[in-house]
Amino acid sequence: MRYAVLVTGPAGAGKSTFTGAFLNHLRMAKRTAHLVNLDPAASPTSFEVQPVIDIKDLISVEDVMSELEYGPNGGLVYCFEYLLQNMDWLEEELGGYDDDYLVFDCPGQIELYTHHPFLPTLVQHLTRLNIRVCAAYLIESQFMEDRYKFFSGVLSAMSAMVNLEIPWINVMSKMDLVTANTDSESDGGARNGIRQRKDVARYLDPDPLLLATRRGYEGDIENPRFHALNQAIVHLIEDHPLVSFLPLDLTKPDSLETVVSHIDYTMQYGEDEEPKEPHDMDEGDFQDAD
Ligand SMILES: Nc1nc2c(ncn2[C@@H]2O[C@H](COP(=O)(O)OP(=O)(O)OP(=O)(O)O)[C@@H](O)[C@H]2O)c(=O)[nH]1
Repeated sequence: MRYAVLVTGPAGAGKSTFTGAFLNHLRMAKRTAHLVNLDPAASPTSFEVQPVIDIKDLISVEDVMSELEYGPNGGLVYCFEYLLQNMDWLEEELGGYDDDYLVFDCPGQIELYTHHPFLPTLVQHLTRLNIRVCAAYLIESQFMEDRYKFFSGVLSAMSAMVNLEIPWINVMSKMDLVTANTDSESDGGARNGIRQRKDVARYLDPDPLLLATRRGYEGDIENPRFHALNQAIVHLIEDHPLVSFLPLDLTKPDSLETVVSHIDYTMQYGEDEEPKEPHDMDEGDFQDAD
């Protein structure tokens, strides 16, 4: 069985940083894990671990922009459409990785997750190749700075989950930026700075009441029309409690370990593995057992 984790989420959410830490963690646990870069605009220096498969070997945004005179977003969509027309390239590249754990670093354009057919088509191809797929969707802790921004993140996560329909976890990244501020803030409104730690639980398991209050930005009474819209969103989140977040603080090894365990569980990693015969084990396995 091969496994693929799609690391997804909006621009700057920390996908590449998490991917690098994740791969290092898997390799330290002696798992055969590789990076697949799906971002045709990624800079080679952005990878902590070099990709074994790189969409840029097929097509890059720079080439599309210079040759077809597209802008960056149009260029990116063109690259994905080109990849969809050349899936045999990806299948051939994936062919050499049996029994392996593949981590796909995806680009940050939100339309890819909400309505573009690229990722659902990719998932269909991977599944047909007998690769078990799951997704980790990252949003960064700055989304907790104000409730409107936060609920836009919740809705984008929900929309991406519905669009992809695969095993899924949501991750609140960059938790090292959340301060231990003790200043009281009970209204859930906007403030400068990052959400204080004592409020975090209401965001990790989104509390729709954060949005239901009549207070808007900076304590203003919000427009009644927006209040009605907010109420509708509250009901949607209450009726479909699909989204909760695992906190990820890369400065704490236990935090990464917890996220990796959830990914393994979500993907049912190792369920089909046969017990290793002694002659299949290498010297390192015996050293670990000591
Ligand atoms: N403090 C903190 N900064 C982080 C963390 N993860 C990423 N960053 C920073 O956030 C910025 C974006 O990180 P990336 O990993 O490139 O994010 P990305 O989601 O891959 O970005 P795109 O590929 O552009 O969508 C960089 O400046 C990182 O150094 C984190 O856990 N904590």
